[in-house]
Amino acid sequence: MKHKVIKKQQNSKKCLVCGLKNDLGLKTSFYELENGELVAIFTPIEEHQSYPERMHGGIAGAILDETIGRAIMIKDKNIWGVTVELNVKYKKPVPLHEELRVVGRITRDSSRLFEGTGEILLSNGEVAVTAIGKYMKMPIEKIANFDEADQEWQTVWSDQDPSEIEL
Ligand SMILES: CCCCCCCCCCCCCCCC(=O)SCCNC(=O)CCNC(=O)[C@H](O)C(C)(C)COP(=O)(O)OP(=O)(O)OC[C@H]1O[C@@H](n2cnc3c(N)ncnc32)[C@H](O)[C@@H]1OP(=O)(O)O
Repeated sequence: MKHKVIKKQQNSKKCLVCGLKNDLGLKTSFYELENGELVAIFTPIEEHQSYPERMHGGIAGAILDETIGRAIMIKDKNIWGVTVELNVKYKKPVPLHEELRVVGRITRDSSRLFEGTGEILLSNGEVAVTAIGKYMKMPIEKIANFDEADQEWQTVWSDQDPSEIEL
């Protein structure tokens, strides 16, 4: 089923997952959908491998962590979370050099914590990796010295941005 993209989220400079100036990073794009889910799109490269041609499980954890952690921003772009728990299940190997979709959503939201689930989808739609994450809400100034301009926290548009995403 196709879902309309309603917003593209910001990228940063050096984050492993979303930093556009991290040469070894995933350079992921994040899209908010009209159904309330968040989709991450990225293509793993050789530097992300574990066994040859297979993406490292830690990278799978990292992309799922950030996709679920960012899904809360659909509701309020000013809610920042730090991960306190992440449970990852590896069901199928994830190949390198193929564009992947990762879906995340919030399943529980309280004043101090939020929880969510997510999946890495293969290009044929099969679910390769799933995760459940729990995050503590914190003011951004308690997490890091955060200067939006210095960290290049901004929406970066591209010709490749989809208007709809098939899930
Ligand atoms: C420009 C730059 C941008 C870049 C980037 C992109 C950003 C956009 C991405 C956003 C999405 C994020 C995606 C990745 C996010 C990370 O990767 S964050 C990095 C990994 N995580 C961390 O570093 C967290 C490390 N842990 C900590 O800092 C501390 O443990 C915490 C979370 C601050 C808690 O510290 P604390 O308050 O001293 O802990 P504590 O007193 O033990 O617990 C406080 C309360 O929380 C409860 N609690 C603690 N842990 C738990 C738990 N696991 N379950 C339930 N309750 C718990 C306790 O029970 C306690 O409750 P009360 O007893 O007060 O009722």
